[in-house]
Amino acid sequence: MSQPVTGFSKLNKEEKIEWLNSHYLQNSPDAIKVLKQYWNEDAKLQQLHEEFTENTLSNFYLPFGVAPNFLINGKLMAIPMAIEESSVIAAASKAAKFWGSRGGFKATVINTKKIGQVHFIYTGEKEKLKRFYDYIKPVLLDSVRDITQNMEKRGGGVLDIELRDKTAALENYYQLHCYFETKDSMGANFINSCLEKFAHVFQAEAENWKEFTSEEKDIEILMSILSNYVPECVVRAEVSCPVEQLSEENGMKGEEFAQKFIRAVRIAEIEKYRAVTHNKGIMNGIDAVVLATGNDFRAVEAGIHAYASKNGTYTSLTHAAVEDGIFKFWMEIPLALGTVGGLTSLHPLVKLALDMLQNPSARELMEIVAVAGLAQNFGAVQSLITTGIQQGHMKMHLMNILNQQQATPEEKRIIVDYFRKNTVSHSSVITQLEKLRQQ
Ligand SMILES: CC(C)(COP(=O)([O-])OP(=O)([O-])OC[C@H]1O[C@@H](n2cnc3c(N)ncnc32)[C@H](O)[C@@H]1OP(=O)([O-])[O-])[C@@H](O)C(=O)NCCC(=O)NCCSC(=O)C[C@@](C)(O)CC(=O)[O-]
Ligand SMILES: NC(=O)C1=CN([C@@H]2O[C@H](COP(=O)(O)OP(=O)(O)OC[C@H]3O[C@@H](n4cnc5c(N)ncnc54)[C@H](O)[C@@H]3O)[C@@H](O)[C@H]2O)C=CC1
Repeated sequence: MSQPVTGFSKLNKEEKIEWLNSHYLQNSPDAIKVLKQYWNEDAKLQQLHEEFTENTLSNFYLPFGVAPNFLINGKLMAIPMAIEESSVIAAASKAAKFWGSRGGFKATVINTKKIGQVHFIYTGEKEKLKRFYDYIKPVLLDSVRDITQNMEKRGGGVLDIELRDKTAALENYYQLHCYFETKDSMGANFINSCLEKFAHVFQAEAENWKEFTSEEKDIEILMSILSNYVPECVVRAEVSCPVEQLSEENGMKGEEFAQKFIRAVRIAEIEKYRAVTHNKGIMNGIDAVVLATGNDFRAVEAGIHAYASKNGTYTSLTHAAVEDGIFKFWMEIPLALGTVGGLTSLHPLVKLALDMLQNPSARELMEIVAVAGLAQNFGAVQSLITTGIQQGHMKMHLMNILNQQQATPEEKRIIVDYFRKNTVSHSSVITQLEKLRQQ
């Protein structure tokens, strides 16, 4: 490929595939076959998926699974999970079962405030800007009435606007730091529309503000955008039980298990290398539910990891303690989720996932997602401090190895049976398969 391509976006799907194949895939008939074999037979459904994004060539499958037996705030739920990694759904299901017989999970939404900012440059006297802001704030709130009226009927809207002086960090830099309540939507489009209107009105009114010099009137709007850092849109998930109830299924006395578990969490609290992996385990659960329910996992990931370092050092999102003989395990995380808007009513599997969850509000979905994260972390840490992670993970990964080796259904049956009593490793599976094939 020696030249960049122009007008690629204007080609139709077949032409795009042809171009790609001739320039990057050595005109391979197999490549075309692979791409086309993932097209849906239902042309309307195929078109729907193609139009979710741009330059679509095919569909990319992820397994859509379910973790049953989640008792959350007294309600028994089956949680949909879209994830490619083996053992995640098994671990969530196992943790759900474990806590289901110990009172279940409790989850509470603490707050649902979202944030957006207009970033601007003002060169001039701070006091004058402050006086202008006092005048403009009600004008700004009034200027978005046409955008906010329906959200206000739902109990949401713009909550507040603050003028923030950031000049200590960057010369002449200020913000309109705005708070929103977006009810059952994630709110990105609602927030961004309000912010862009604020920016426009702010700039236009500054030009007419008599106190300003001509330089002060010339406010430069840099950008208007929601923040994916939502430390005031937070949910708490927790489990607890008497310490002695931890002994069952763990092959350890409850006291010993609790102590090891709390230490493992403590290490994630104080040690960054461990914290990142610990939190990755939490995100196994969170991302899978966020994806299955059509939410924006990039936004969720970015916000949660920022929250994990809110005190200046990256640390564990979960915490554990024993108080008066009661083992407690909990987590507070920020989550900006929607059960309306985005893909939620468009993607048939997303609709089904939300139906499975009995069509939750965004607040209820926050609780479910947080519980999935907490359960996942419990499952991973429980494995780490008892059998080690590889035993369970490799047990679940066995099928991937067999598929890589193109094992037949009969070979799979025999090998799976063999590894019920033997430890799975990549090489041991290959050896067993070779032995079988030589027989
Ligand atoms: C894998 C298990 C669950 C096996 O655990 P086990 O005790 O061998 O499972 P079991 O066969 O005795 O079954 C017990 C229950 O587990 C579930 N379960 C068991 N097998 C299945 C299956 N095939 N499909 C669906 N569910 C399954 C299911 O709920 C089942 O109950 P049942 O349905 O029979 O009434 C356990 O070893 C475990 O929880 N391991 C942790 C796995 C894990 O965390 N994986 C994530 C990937 S590793 C990673 O990315 C993160 C990490 C670990 O690095 C994070 C960190 O370091 O903190
Ligand atoms: N930085 C980021 O995270 C950005 C994300 N996005 C994308 O924006 C999308 C989410 O934006 P949204 O504004 O949530 O989606 P949206 O604009 O599709 O739908 C939300 C709208 O649904 C309506 N609505 C109906 N019933 C409602 C109810 N009960 N509660 C609240 N609203 C209700 C409201 O008009 C609301 O504005 C996602 O696809 C995300 O990926 C877009 C820009 C930036």
